[in-house]
Amino acid sequence: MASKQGVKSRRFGFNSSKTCNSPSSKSPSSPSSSSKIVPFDAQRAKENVTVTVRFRPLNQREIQQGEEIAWYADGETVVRNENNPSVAYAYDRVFGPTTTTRHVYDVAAQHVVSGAMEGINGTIFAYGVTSSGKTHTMHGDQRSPGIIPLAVKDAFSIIQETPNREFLLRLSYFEIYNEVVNDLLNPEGQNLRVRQHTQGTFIEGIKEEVVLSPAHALSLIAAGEEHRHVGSTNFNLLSSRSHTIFTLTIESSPRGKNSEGEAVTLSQLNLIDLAGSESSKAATTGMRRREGSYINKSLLTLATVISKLTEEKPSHIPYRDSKLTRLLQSSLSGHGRVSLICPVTPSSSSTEETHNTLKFAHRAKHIEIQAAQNKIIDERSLIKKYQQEIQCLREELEQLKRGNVTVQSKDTEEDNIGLLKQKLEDGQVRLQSRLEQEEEAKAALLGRIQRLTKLILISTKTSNSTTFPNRPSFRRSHSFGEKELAYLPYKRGDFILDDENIDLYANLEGNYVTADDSFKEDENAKKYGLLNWLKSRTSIKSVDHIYLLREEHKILSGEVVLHSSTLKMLSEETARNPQNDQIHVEIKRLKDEIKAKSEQIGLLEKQISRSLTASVNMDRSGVSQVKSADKGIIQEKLKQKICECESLQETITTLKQQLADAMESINFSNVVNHSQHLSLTKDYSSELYLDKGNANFTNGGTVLQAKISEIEQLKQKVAELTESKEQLELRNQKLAEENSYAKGLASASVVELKALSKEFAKLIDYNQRLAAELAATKNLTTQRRSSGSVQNARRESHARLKRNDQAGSNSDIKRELALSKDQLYQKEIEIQRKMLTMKLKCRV
Ligand SMILES: Nc1ncnc2c1ncn2[C@@H]1O[C@H](COP(=O)(O)OP(=O)(O)OP(=O)(O)O)[C@@H](O)[C@H]1O
Repeated sequence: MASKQGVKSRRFGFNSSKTCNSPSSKSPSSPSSSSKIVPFDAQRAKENVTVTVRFRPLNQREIQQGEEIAWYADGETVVRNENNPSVAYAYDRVFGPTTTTRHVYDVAAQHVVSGAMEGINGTIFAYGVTSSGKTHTMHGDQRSPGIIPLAVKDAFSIIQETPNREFLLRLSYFEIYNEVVNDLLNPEGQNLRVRQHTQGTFIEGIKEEVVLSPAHALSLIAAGEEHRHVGSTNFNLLSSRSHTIFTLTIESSPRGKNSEGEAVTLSQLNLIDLAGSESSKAATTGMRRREGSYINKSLLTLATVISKLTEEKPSHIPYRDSKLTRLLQSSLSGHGRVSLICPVTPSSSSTEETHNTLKFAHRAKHIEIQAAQNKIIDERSLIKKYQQEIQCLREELEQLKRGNVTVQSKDTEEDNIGLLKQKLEDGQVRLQSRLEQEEEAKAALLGRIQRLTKLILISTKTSNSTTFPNRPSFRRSHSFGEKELAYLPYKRGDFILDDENIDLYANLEGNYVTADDSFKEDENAKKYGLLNWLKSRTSIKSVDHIYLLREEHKILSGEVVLHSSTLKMLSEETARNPQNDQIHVEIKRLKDEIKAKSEQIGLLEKQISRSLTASVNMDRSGVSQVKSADKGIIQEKLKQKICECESLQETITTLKQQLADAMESINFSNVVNHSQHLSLTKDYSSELYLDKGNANFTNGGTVLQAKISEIEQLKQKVAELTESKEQLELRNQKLAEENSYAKGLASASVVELKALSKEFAKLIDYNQRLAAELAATKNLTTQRRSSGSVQNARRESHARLKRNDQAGSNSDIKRELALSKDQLYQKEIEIQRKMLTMKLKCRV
């Protein structure tokens, strides 16, 4: 495979000696070379897609499964196979597992971003298998912000460093999920159509937001991420199931009075986080498999498009085979800078997948691009539109200012002194009120100018230079830290925004304007959790909305006031000059405008009241939710405390009881000790008595002695009683045992009795049958004797034999009968005996 790549490289005129600075790298043209590194031309690299490979460290799963390193970074530009060192590929740069995303940005993305700020389209995309680290590289996390936040930060930093130009930034963010385009900034923008325009492909109805600061842009992305399709797979807990494209549209124009008519540069910076290709090992089912097949299909189309683009005379390039390639057509076909970052895993379990990524990356390296600045002077330029509107408003304001003077001088010219005096007297109050109205209108116009100006971003620095500053390719010092660029809290971890220092931008007058304070509120809110942050975000949003509506209302009211005052002027003029048709036409136009604007004002008032109600409801519901949640928690805590109190009280009672017992026993033992002591010292006491005559002490000892003997007696009694109680209990137990034994015996006897009765009945029956048989035999003998004596000798002898048999049988029967009777008798005796025993036992 490597040799095949080597052939291709030669066709593109690559020179290995220039690029492969790794000591082990050799020219692929050398047939004897054991190491075939597929190189590229460093000179041409400037015109080619920048291709970098980023290794991630082995993850926990791979370590646990004992995976080994299959691919590794050999120096700064070569990726080599561990098992087959002859397989190696060279790229613009290869980053090892410890490289930071900031470094990746500086090498692989910064030039694309600065190009986009100068009007050259730029595309940066991450391509790789699932779980290789694409999202980690493009989005990152709090500790390590990805390419997207770093690019956004850099864009604003460039604005700050370019005081001679004005910028307008817009962003859109969408995903391609199962070949369906969904707007991530607008949940209602689902299944949007991709349309072709003479100037390129675009998405119909996609929402674009003008962004004012990095935090503003990042909060929009974070909000968009909420809607992105993410799911867990065998390989990645948070696997991207869609390709996402973040587009920053940059317009810029020279700043200053002489800039009129100068072209505006318009460019797009696309930052793409592709979904990862999935191997058959993924073993997915259902929805995941469906997603996987869409992902693989679109990535295959991307690979085919790239492969075709590297052909010398490419035939049909299948851009239209997938939405992804359709949307990337303009970038891939060489109209801007492209940077391809390929995150890979070194793990041996993904050797083949990583190899495919490396081959894809190597092919992409051969795409040639001709990056050029886009200059436009047409309606697409929003910055021009805003600038023109600002200009018109400024002129209107100027006219308004001049109008006062003109009216006054005209009046003085036309009226004679008498009339002028009269008019001055009559109209003094009127003029005063008109001046006030005009002041209001001016304020409204100024407000609008300021709002529009806010959208156009300019540096706070002053400079006479008219070109873009030369930006060093190495890392610049930024005016704001990494922390604030991390994303807002979302599925991928807790992120924090810190907007300090970042949101300084200036209005046209050159005064610094601090960014929306709401972002600072955000930070405070975020410190207290996501819920609070979201609440504050929502309320800030609604407050902003109401503010804007009110502003709009003010502007319209100002305009109505202005029109009304002009109308008055014209009406006066008509009175003086009724023939002037032009004035009539103007009056009509003004009336229509006033009517239309009044209607708009009416609508705005309704909107404001609706928004106010909604915001109040939202606050209330938020507060009530929080209150009910708090109440629940408090009640829970209260219950816990009550339980704790109860158990403590129980413990106290037990302890009190124990204390009382202990005190009692202490008293008792004291008494015993004391008495023992006394008894021991009795003789000595007697001696004392004798010696000292201490009668009281002796008496006390005697009383105690009596008490002790009483206690002893009681103790003995208690012991006796306990003993007899124990004996009684033992007896009781024995009796209970005997009782249960007797009961068991009785029930057994009943059963036995039943069996015996049955047997007895059987024997009686048998006996009766035997008796009947005996009687029948006797009868037969008698009958034969009486039936005649004339029998022949043979028959007689035969009959004799038979009789003998019968006699034998009769005697057998008799014997059996006697035996049976005997058995019966025995059984009867046994039954009677058993019954007697049973009765006796039952009685016991
Ligand atoms: N360079 C790296 N350093 C440390 N951890 C990394 C690195 N790259 C990726 N990871 C970690 O690996 C895991 C997978 O990474 P990530 O989600 O970025 O993969 P992916 O390629 O976007 O996957 P998918 O295509 O499934 O969305 C994450 O937990 C991520 O934090």
